[in-house]
Amino acid sequence: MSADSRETGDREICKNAEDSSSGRGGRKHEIARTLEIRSFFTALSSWFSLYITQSVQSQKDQSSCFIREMPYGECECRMKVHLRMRPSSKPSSALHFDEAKAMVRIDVQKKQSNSGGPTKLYTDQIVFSLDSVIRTIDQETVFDLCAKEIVDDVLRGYNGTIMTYGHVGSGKTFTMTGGNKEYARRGIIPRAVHRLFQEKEEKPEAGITVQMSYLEVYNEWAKKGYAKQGIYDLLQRKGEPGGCLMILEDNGLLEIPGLAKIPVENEAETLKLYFEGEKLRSYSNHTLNQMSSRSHCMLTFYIERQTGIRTFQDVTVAKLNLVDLAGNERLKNIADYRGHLRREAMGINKSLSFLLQTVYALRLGQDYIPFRHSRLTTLLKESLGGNCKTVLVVCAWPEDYFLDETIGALRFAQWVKCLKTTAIINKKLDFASTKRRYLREISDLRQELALKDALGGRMGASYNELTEEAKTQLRNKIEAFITDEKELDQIPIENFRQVKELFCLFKEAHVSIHDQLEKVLAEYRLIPPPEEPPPEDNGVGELACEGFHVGIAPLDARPERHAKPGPLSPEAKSCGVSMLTYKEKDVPEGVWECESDIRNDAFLEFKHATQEGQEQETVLKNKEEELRTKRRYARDISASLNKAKQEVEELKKLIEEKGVIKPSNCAELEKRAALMTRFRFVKATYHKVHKELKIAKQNLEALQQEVRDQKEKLLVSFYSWFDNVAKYRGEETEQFMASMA
Ligand SMILES: Nc1ncnc2c1ncn2[C@@H]1O[C@H](COP(=O)(O)OP(=O)(O)OP(=O)(O)O)[C@@H](O)[C@H]1O
Repeated sequence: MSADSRETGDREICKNAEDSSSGRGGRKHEIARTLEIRSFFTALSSWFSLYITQSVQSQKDQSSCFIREMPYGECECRMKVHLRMRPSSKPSSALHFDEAKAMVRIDVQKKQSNSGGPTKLYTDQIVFSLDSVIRTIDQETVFDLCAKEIVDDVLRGYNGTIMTYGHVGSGKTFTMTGGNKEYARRGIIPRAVHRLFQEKEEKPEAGITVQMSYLEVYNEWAKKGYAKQGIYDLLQRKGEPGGCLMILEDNGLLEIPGLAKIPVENEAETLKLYFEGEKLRSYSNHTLNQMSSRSHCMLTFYIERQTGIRTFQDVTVAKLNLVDLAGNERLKNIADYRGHLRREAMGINKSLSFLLQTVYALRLGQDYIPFRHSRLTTLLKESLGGNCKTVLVVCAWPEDYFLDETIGALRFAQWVKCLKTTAIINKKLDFASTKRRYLREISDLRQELALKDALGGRMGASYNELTEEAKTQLRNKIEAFITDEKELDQIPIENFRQVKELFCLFKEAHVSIHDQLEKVLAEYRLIPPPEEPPPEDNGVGELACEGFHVGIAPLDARPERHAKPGPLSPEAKSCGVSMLTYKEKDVPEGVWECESDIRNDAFLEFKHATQEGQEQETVLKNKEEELRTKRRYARDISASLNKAKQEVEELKKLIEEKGVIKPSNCAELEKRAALMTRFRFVKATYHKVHKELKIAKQNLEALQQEVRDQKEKLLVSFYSWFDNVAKYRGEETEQFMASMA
């Protein structure tokens, strides 16, 4: 209810109270008191809502502060791309490096043929912009530039991927794994492992745990029947790699059932496992590389750690993928007569071409990205377009002979550089640790509260749940406060739980009193005046079928003034028949009685002796019987209505006498509730019966009309018959008179 309408309603109540105050002295005062209580509760409830809103807001502010403290930021990251050139004694003169600007310019010789004229050669320049260009063989520099940031991000909880791409023998494995002769030439993987375990050792409180898996994708496009094709687990400690594995995707998350995730405790153990896996990897002897990798390899570390400040620890789970892709090559350069290398190269090129297609589609922002076209792209789905920070290291030969491959690799690098991923810190939902955290927080806050009470001299303050006894005491205080019995003008505040309980009890009292008050006032305003029952309609006239009558006429029935029948036929006149409506002065003296007797006799004869008269008389009698039944029914309803009306009046009086407006205690409230329930029921009955009576009256009126119509019909038929009979009898009389003469 809006404030305006409430105000109007209040004014109406006052007016009604004034109108009805005659005979009920304290009524006006009670209504005024009611309005006072209501405005008090309205103010209280609005203050309560304001208090709740403010406390919820402050809780929200606190929680947002808490969230801001945690480093769970979502960040959009562009993929980073680095170029690593192999050292060479004969580098191409077409390649120009600007390491400071991280740019490469390639001079390309092109032919231009004019129509009919000689072919001209010209130099075109292609410029590639990257994140860094590395020409040193120093592996530490490579790690610092390409991998360190990602490894650190993984330790913060982000997923990270570092992958190498390039031509066969261009130095991908050297970049990832490193040279096997010198410790200083160890690659990104051993250095990343060192960084992970260094952190684990330096921060034991972070409780870092590391697991690893290692897989290769080999020969994925080979025809069925080849001994080895698909995904293999390189950490299965068998002489041969384990069976082929499947990739399952559930809700966007990839799962490789059967892939071993081995927990590792330290650097040495991890590297030992890794190199054992390396031994199982597929290698071939290639003209460009004696130990050419023939498969795409993915080494993954799963790092779980606790982060944040001591009281609010969270667990993050991140993945570090280290991917060494197999090198692409031109088939025409493969001198493999047996076809084994050639087949492997075809498979490698095909899966790399799907990788190119996927990157190209991502770069164009196409709706459909063909991640599922190959196992390699499926595995790299998250790294290329999901929750991951990704770095690509493109390895290239600097010689002239490989210039086309270098340009191809740099083009791929340019596409990848345009890609963006969205990385988030992966928080693990651990209910046990969250519960532990909150319990610790509660105990800290209790201690803090106790300290503050002690410092503020508030000894013995309790913050526990209120006992039933304390609640009852509080309820009594509220009753006393509301009813002013003990002139209690304030309730002393002891603690927050007490305030909360107070509000709840006030609310209960408010709802109960307010509801009942509204109902009584509404009923006071809205009860319609009881309908006057219809008068008992027994009709007039006689039921005996002697004489000229057509049954009982209703009380409101009046002779119709215009009901003047047509002129009598000369035959009827000749035998002295007149019409009922003829004025007496028009009729000669003595004739009326005579005519009336004749007509009454004729009417009885018509009703009993003729078929038409008998039929019409039966219809009329049936309708009259029905009318009597309906009258009896209406009379019964009318009696029920009077009874209900009487009870409504009595209950109203009782409610007013009991003092609805000013409740004194809960027992009174309950009694009044029972009274109100009975009042509502009786009022509903009254309305129902009233409705029924209305319908019954309508039916009665319709039936009365039918009876009137039927009587009219009977009369008209009678007059028509009577005319014929009179004519016949007149002729007979004439004949008789003539014979007598
Ligand atoms: N930047 C470099 N500095 C020194 N030596 C390198 C460098 N890059 C590659 N090499 C050497 O070149 C050889 C081939 O390198 P690597 O095996 O890393 O090539 P690859 O790209 O992995 O080839 P494939 O695709 O056939 O596996 C190795 O013996 C490696 O020591």
